[in-house]
Amino acid sequence: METLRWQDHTLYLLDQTQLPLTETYLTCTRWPAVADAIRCLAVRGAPAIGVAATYGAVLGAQKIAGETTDAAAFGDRFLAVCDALEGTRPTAVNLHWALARMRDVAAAALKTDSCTAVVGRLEAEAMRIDEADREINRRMGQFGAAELAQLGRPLTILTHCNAGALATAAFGTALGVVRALHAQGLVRMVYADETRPLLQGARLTTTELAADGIPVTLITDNMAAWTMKTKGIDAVIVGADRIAANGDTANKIGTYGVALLAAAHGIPFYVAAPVSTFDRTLEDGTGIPIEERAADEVRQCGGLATALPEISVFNPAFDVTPHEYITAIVTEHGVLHHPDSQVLHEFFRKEGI
Ligand SMILES: CSC[C@H]1O[C@H](OP(=O)(O)O)[C@H](O)[C@@H]1O
Repeated sequence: METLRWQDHTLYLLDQTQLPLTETYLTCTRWPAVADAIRCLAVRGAPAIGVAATYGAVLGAQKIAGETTDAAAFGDRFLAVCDALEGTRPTAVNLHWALARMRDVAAAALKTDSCTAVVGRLEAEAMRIDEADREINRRMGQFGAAELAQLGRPLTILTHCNAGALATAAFGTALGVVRALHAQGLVRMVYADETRPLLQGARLTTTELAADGIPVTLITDNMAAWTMKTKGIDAVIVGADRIAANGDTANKIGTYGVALLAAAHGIPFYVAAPVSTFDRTLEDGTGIPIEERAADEVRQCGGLATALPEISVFNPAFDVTPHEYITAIVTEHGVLHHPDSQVLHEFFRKEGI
């Protein structure tokens, strides 16, 4: 099972809305199909939607190059495709920087190359972004495992949502750390929040970890506090969709509550995210756009969509955890402890990023 595959100028996307019952792939030959897949969470997870969007942009470029040889016309139409793909979901910053790279490649190539040649350069850039994500996640996994191994015993971990291979091109961010720990025999149990309303934890995290032979126990979101109190949780680790310059972190709705619970129980709370998830244009988390989704996603369980059609629903897909509640952020360049503006500024300066 792979999140996505680019082959013969076609993007194959694992349709995650059908998991775990059915493993089926969407065959995307046109960019709108990729936009729809991102919008309905057939492909989801900050890195995965960034990679998928770049291949969607290549599909758009392929079509445009088949219809015009005029560089200006190509450029205008390609920007419109990138804008449409970027408008599919607002919170995950990966979608935005990945498409910015595609726009930059197109703008530079159009100065000298034919439209057909520009498509080739765009495809090469998308493949670079795809391959880089796979390598970054493995490096991040090693840094995270080295950090958590210092707790000195096989670990009982709690995680929220799915920040696994299914949220990335491969291997995962938070679950990449879990995989690296498991490879060292350092995972006693992973408690996975089901993660209402779309159940990424119940449907995806349990499936991923069980498939890799990693011990996993499913809990409902409202069990997290009692699980922390009674099951000896050693650490919480989650992914991220966007991290502000002071370390405030946007992640799946419910993450903020888990961070508060971890603090109340004296449990370290880790975020695993590549440096590309940092948005240093934002001073703090108040500027992070929070996606709100359809009411029926909340009402879908228990027949509520039928029983309570007129009840108003609040359905933010993400929340923001203040950096004060984050023990450390694990990246592919190392671990940022007690993140704040100064720690992040010094980290980026030292790493030359
Ligand atoms: C490694 S990023 C995964 C991140 O994305 C998820 O959101 P969604 O399933 O809506 O794309 C969730 O916030 C995960 O932590």
